[in-house]
Amino acid sequence: MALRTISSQLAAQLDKELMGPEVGFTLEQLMELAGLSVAQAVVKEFPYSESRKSQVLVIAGPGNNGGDGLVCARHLALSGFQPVVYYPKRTTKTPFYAQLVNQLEFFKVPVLGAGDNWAQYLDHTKTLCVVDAIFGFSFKPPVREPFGSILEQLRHTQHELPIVSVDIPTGWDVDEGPADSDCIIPSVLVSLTVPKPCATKIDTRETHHYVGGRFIPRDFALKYGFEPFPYENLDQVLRLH
Ligand SMILES: NC(=O)C1=CN([C@@H]2O[C@H](COP(=O)(O)OP(=O)(O)OC[C@H]3O[C@@H](n4cnc5c(N)ncnc54)[C@H](O)[C@@H]3O)[C@@H](O)[C@H]2O)[C@H](O)CC1
Ligand SMILES: [K+]
Repeated sequence: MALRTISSQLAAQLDKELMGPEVGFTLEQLMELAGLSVAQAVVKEFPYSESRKSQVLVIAGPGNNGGDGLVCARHLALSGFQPVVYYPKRTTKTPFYAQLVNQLEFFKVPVLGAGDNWAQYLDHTKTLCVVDAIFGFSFKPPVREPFGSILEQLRHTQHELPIVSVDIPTGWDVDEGPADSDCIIPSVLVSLTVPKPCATKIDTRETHHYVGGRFIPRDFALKYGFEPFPYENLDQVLRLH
């Protein structure tokens, strides 16, 4: 069956409607569910076991994709993993992001900032995977620093250290897919609400694809032109392929 997708423009419109006066979700609610979905995809792909390494590096960008990463790290800590967060460009747009960081400190999750030695965690003998929560559907190329250098390092380690991308593989054009051969290739993509067109460009032999962000009713999905996804029970993610 063809992959159901909506454009970046429609995704932004859908988001706005969910958080608009008629529906009334708050960003905080949606982000909590989005981050929980990503954590659940990580747990499904790399099940926790006391005898295995359990360190996960979460790289959080300056927008809401980064916020999803901060929430994901908290849920991973609750599931027995040892997340480490690298958050080089903290947003002060709302106090909410600082609250998410406080919650991570409450869970004793290290949160590294600009200038900290984050690259030490790119060691596949110690780290299970990297969660790419750098940019989502509002990314406009080209990538600005420090994120260009971060992506370059991830590209060099991606064959040993799998990348789990949140909503969009960072650096890919949301509608067109990877702009050039320098783009990262995630091992797992977790599309939120509904995949964006770039998801049709993944090679299913190297990238497992999940949908998460389970927060809309059937008729709302149909209004935006896609069939709802058949999640099971209370699962927060559904593996598409
Ligand atoms: N309904 C849902 O599915 C929900 C999804 N969520 C997540 O939110 C992101 C979209 O968030 P948004 O804040 O609109 O944008 P981004 O995080 O993608 O990035 C904006 C951020 O990045 C900066 N930026 C943009 N382009 C560049 C560039 N070339 N170089 C450097 N910096 C750049 C920009 O200035 C902003 O600061 C979506 O994908 C989901 O992951 C929500 O969590 C909840 C609902
Ligand atoms: K991302």
